[in-house]
Amino acid sequence: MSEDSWAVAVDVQEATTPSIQCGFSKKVDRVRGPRTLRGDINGNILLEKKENGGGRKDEDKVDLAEQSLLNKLIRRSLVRNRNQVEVLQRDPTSPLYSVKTFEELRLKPELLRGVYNMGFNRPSRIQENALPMMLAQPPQNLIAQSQSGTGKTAAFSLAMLSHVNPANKWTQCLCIAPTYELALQIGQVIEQMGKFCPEVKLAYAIRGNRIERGKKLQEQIVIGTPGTVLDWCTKYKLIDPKKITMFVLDEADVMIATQGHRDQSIRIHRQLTNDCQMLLFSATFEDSVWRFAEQVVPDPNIIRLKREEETLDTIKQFYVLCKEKEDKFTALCNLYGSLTIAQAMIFCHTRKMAAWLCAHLIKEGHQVALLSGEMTVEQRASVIERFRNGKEKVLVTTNVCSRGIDVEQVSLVVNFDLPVDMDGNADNETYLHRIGRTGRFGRRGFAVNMVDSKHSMDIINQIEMHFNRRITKLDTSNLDEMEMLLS
Ligand SMILES: Nc1ncnc2c1ncn2[C@@H]1O[C@H](COP(=O)(O)OP(=O)(O)OP(=O)(O)O)[C@@H](O)[C@H]1O
Repeated sequence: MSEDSWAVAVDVQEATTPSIQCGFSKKVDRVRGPRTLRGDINGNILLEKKENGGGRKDEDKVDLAEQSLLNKLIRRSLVRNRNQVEVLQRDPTSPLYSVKTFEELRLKPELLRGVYNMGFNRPSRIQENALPMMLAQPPQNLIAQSQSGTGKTAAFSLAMLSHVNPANKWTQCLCIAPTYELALQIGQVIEQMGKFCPEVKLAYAIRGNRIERGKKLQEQIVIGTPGTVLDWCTKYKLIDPKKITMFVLDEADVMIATQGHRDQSIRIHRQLTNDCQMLLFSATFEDSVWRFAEQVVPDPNIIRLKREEETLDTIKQFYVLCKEKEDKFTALCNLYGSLTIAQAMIFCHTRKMAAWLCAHLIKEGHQVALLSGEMTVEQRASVIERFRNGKEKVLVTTNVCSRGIDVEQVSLVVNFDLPVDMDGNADNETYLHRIGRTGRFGRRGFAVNMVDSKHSMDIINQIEMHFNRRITKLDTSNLDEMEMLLS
């Protein structure tokens, strides 16, 4: 990309971002950030998810940054993962340290207090290896990949807080995140963890936070979005990049999916000295992320934690033959009436269908929650929270809205519309993702697929073959058979 084109990209992005006033170290709403913001304000390029027929008007789109924010808002604790961490050391002959307790890290007592105060008893799986590496002397560069919710943010927040010298009143740690809201989320972790380190200050380099040109920041940690951070380093000279000794790039996969951010990140990186410690985090690691990571992090140690495989082993799968949507609706009601279901999730292909179904279920007297793409991230988080707390027993959703949601008590998943890719073939990955929500942690679950055409029957056959698991026909008008099959 030429110099001009990235600048244009930044202008476009910033133009779509509303201006927010945010002072230094200003306390923002810890849970949700500013409430008035709409979900699409990040200026991100919306990535279209593969959907049937491609790009129908009321289909939802996946925005990676929104998704990531939603995951953060609804997460209550660490994501379980029993996989082994893979560590690739830059120097394979040097000893590999891992810690089982936070004490072993020899943190400043006030920082250790902050960690315990957050309710962390011991390092998470990725933290066991990442923390000693990030805190090692001489400093080491690190690329770390693990799925969302495994403790990356907490790890680098701790590293930054431990790294700074509070007596030095200039910026020493710089952290960039893909969007304003994600930057605030990280800032909140740092503020909470650094609660007992009052002399360590944090500033947000986000749009709308206007500082006098040429004034040097005294905050030791700056966290922000690439465009504003770049401006603060180069145009306004609020930060001396030569004095930055730790650079953190979070959510690299989301970053490179956002127009302009990749180039801005590289430009920030170029301003830093060779001695600056570089840390890069990502939830996924496709080739493009890897190429980017290599550009930003020279001579890295690499830590990877594979995602725990989803399985269909504990899930009984069925299909129901129907004619049209009214017929599917009747089948659904019969099914629901004859099962003792803790909670159910129902997937529709379009927003319109989800809204239709939701309205009909409510008419039938069901307590239903609807998750749909036109909602703000905050609204979605609150719907999921209510569902989790059992306020509604049924959640109707389009596929993209529900990625990453874990509700342990879901025992029934219904594909009101089957998952298909752009060519109209079975989308096996999405199927697994949807169905994998039930039958978790050894519990039993049911998945029911509505089949309303020869084409959807073909899809069921494709799914059966792909996973090599039987999908049994279910007659929802035959209560005895249903009871037997579903027992
Ligand atoms: N060692 C720990 N012990 C207990 N809880 C932890 C620990 N580390 C992090 N957590 C909590 O686990 C959740 C996920 O952590 P964190 O946000 O750091 O993960 P992440 O990998 O950065 O995910 P994301 O990128 O989606 O934020 C948070 O609620 C956090 O407070």
